[in-house]
Amino acid sequence: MQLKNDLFLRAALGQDTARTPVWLMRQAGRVLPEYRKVRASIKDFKALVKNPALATEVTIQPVDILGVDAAIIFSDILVIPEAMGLNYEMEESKGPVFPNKISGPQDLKSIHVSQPEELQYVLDAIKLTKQELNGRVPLIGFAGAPWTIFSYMIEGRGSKTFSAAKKTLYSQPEFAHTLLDMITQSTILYLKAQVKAGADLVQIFDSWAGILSPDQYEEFSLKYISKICDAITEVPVTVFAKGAFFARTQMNQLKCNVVGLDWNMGIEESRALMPNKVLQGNLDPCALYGSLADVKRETTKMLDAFGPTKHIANLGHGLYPDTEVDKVKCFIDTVKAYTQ
Ligand SMILES: Cc1c2[nH]c(c1CCC(=O)O)Cc1[nH]c(c(CCC(=O)O)c1C)Cc1[nH]c(c(CCC(=O)O)c1C)Cc1[nH]c(c(C)c1CCC(=O)O)C2
Repeated sequence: MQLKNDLFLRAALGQDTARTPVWLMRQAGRVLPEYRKVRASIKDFKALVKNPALATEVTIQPVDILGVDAAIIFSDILVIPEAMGLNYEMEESKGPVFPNKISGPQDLKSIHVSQPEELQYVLDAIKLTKQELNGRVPLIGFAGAPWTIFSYMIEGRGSKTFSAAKKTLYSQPEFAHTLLDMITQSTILYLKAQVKAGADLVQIFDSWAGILSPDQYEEFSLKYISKICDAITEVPVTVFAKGAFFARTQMNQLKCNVVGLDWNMGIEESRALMPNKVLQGNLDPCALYGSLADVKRETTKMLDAFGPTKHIANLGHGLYPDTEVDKVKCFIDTVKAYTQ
């Protein structure tokens, strides 16, 4: 299928584009009233994720309503632990909760390296979305980085410090590596299946990168991200490691095309540290709480700093749920209207 708008893919490959492409992390399902309507029509978040027709509908909403240059498949990073045998529930105001968690080697017998068929519903949603998009924009597949998934499996829920996950790295490093390796194998199979189903690029989210020391990050996270990047040779790969400013030199060596920046990472400094990479980001999502004039000014400042090539405009982390839709549109329209 020939893409009608290939700006995002061309930019990811480092090719020149008529303008900078734009999409937003967490664009599907956070701010649109149209999403809430679909969400209210079904039992809960997981039922929506597991319903390919509805997942397709909410994946395409931001393309129709916001005019972004890429779609990201509606799912969650936590489908991997679930497929491995560790069920989660999405609690209405608390976020994800795992009724059972993993604490040590004795718990490994209750989980397994997951096979892509265990996530058939995601693959079906990707296939259907590709059909419905009909080449309008590329589709992004995704997975969590092994370290971030490990953190949820050990903690059993979100945490401010993830100290139980970090404790495991100090107290049971061998067990940590065994679990990280199982997650990595599951993730490689899963991402390869997403590509086969139609994903045009895959992004790895390391949301909890920033809580590790540089040495630990290298040993317990980057090593596994690197294995994933080496394995995915079919499509471009984006690595977004929130808070990993200290690892930018090493990230320049990964076999990925794009590195996502958060808003703490200076743009000029990141260019100098990662000359091999296309950069994605990095407006502070809170900038969208300003006035329309503020959003326009901050977005323009960001575009000036990145320059016209090797950049995919995005936020520095996911869109916050209470952001006003017209501010989101203003961000997107400012990128589209921009000329250097
Ligand atoms: C850490 C993480 C999770 N999930 C994800 C991450 C990594 C990105 C990041 O750091 O923000 C990734 C994710 N989650 C979701 C997507 C869909 C695609 C997109 O729009 O980007 C993506 C890419 C849907 C979702 N995932 C979730 C929702 C909200 C659930 C609802 O509609 O009730 C959506 C639309 C729930 C979720 N899922 C997770 C949490 C902590 C929560 C609860 C709080 C929250 O909303 O973020 C785990």
